[in-house]
Amino acid sequence: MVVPYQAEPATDFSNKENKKAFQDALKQVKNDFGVQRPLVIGGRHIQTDDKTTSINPSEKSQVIGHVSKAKVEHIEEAFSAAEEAFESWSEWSPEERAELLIRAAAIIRRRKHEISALMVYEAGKPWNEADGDTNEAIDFLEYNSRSMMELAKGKPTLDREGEHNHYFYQPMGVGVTISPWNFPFAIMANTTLAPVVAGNTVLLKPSGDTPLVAYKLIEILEEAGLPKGVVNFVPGSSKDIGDYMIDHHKTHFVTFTGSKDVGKRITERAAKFQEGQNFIKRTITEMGGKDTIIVDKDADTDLAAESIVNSAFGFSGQKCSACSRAVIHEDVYDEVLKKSVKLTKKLTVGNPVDENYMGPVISQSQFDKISEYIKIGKKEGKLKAGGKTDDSKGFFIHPTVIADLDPEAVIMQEEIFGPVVGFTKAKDFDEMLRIANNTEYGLTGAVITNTREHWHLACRKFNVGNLYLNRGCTAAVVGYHPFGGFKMSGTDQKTGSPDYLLNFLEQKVVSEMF
Ligand SMILES: NC(=O)c1ccc[n+]([C@@H]2O[C@H](COP(=O)([O-])OP(=O)(O)OC[C@H]3O[C@@H](n4cnc5c(N)ncnc54)[C@H](O)[C@@H]3O)[C@@H](O)[C@H]2O)c1
Ligand SMILES: N[C@@H](CCC=O)C(=O)O
Repeated sequence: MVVPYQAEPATDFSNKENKKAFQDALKQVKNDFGVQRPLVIGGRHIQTDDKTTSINPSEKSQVIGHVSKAKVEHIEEAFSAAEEAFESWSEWSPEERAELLIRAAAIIRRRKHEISALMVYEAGKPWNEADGDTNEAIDFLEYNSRSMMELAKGKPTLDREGEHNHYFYQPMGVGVTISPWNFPFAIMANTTLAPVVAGNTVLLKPSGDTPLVAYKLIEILEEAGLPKGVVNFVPGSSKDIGDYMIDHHKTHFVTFTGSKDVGKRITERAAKFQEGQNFIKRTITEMGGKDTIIVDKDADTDLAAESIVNSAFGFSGQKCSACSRAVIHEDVYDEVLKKSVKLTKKLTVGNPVDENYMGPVISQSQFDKISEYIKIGKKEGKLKAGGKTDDSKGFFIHPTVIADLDPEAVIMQEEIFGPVVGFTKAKDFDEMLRIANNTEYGLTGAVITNTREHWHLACRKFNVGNLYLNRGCTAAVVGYHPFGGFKMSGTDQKTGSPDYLLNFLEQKVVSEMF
């Protein structure tokens, strides 16, 4: 028996003891700077000459550590190790596998500040965002473990006179996990360990921007006693090993979270049959967003401004769920814009070690890309806040509000993945919904309204995977708000849902005649 699932509570940093514990962790983690992390294949730690150097995006001259890069021959070895490990791991009972994950969750809980502190340095996450990321990883492990225990019972089927039927689930084989840098611990851990608790084995290729945070999971799995070869850690250049991993005839499934372009490429490549492949690969692709908050004419305008600002600028807008479009009824447009700009101007930007609201963006390439979008935005609309960028020390971009945009403007259509939000005006609720739906994405959205009929209409017509009423459009909680999007936001497999593990299981029927 395990206790019922409950989401891990956020750390209260206004509590002096918690604050001191986190400051200590920030100091402690620094002692490891310069560390050299290996590949881990079949339990063997392998150092390669070619390494990724991971830097602090707040202080780009500061090296956090180096991580070995896998080449094709390592991937080949990892497939063999994973295939061999599958033989025994798939024979562990679902309960035994689930218990191991619950143990891993307990270790993460004990080492929580250490993991979050590393995220502050390697991903530029502010304290609360890093803490949320680590907590979400715990939630995924706890939730998926219970989900596996439930699925282990199979599902009922009908029996007939003289016939007894069973319907149950079994693992699929070896799969590939490719994860993003923006939730470097939670998404990476979930997309690696959900297949694993289901009895599969995995090759994990984490983002090259945050490989050290990903390595923490490997340490934890070793401490928890996960058998060798069940998770193989193979960071490396996507150019060198990306296609190879996807194309490989031993890859049964790919779980990818990242940009639309890479997700499309993976979907296309995985669909092509390879010699020696006698099954159809499954692809789970969770991709980008261009998420909208609609503000109705009778809305609470303070709530609207808070929801827009928090959803747009939390973790510098580097969330697939971030609000990058505010569509406001013309009667309250000026008021909501004014309040949003006022709140935006109060946000602090700087090194997240010093408890700023916003840290840097992740990399030089993201800094350059977002800066270009700000230039476009200034031409397409009116700059009302922010617009300032500075990459002299780290990759800092101030929270930016661009108003009076055409719904078809570039700023209103393309995923920016940075601290930029566009405002546009509409004359009624139908027009607001039309604008909200006029992007190629369909991930999250929110409606701020006091008109119940409008909420009902939005529930039917606002075409997103996660829709929220009278709150922001970020911060889904595992088990409470299963997460995933429509259209070009992905395959909508809903992480943190009772259905998620089915992506990594085959359904089998056994029918016995008496
Ligand atoms: N829908 C979701 O749940 C969700 C969650 C988080 C992030 N995202 C999206 O992720 C994106 C940001 O993350 P990113 O910048 O890391 O995305 P990205 O697509 O650049 O990279 C994602 C991962 O794919 C790898 N990769 C890149 N090219 C590859 C290739 N050809 N073959 C195999 N692997 C390859 C990268 O190394 C990384 O590990 C945004 O678009 C964001 O919206 C979506
Ligand atoms: N699940 C997160 C977003 C993950 C993508 O970046 C949220 O709901 O804000």
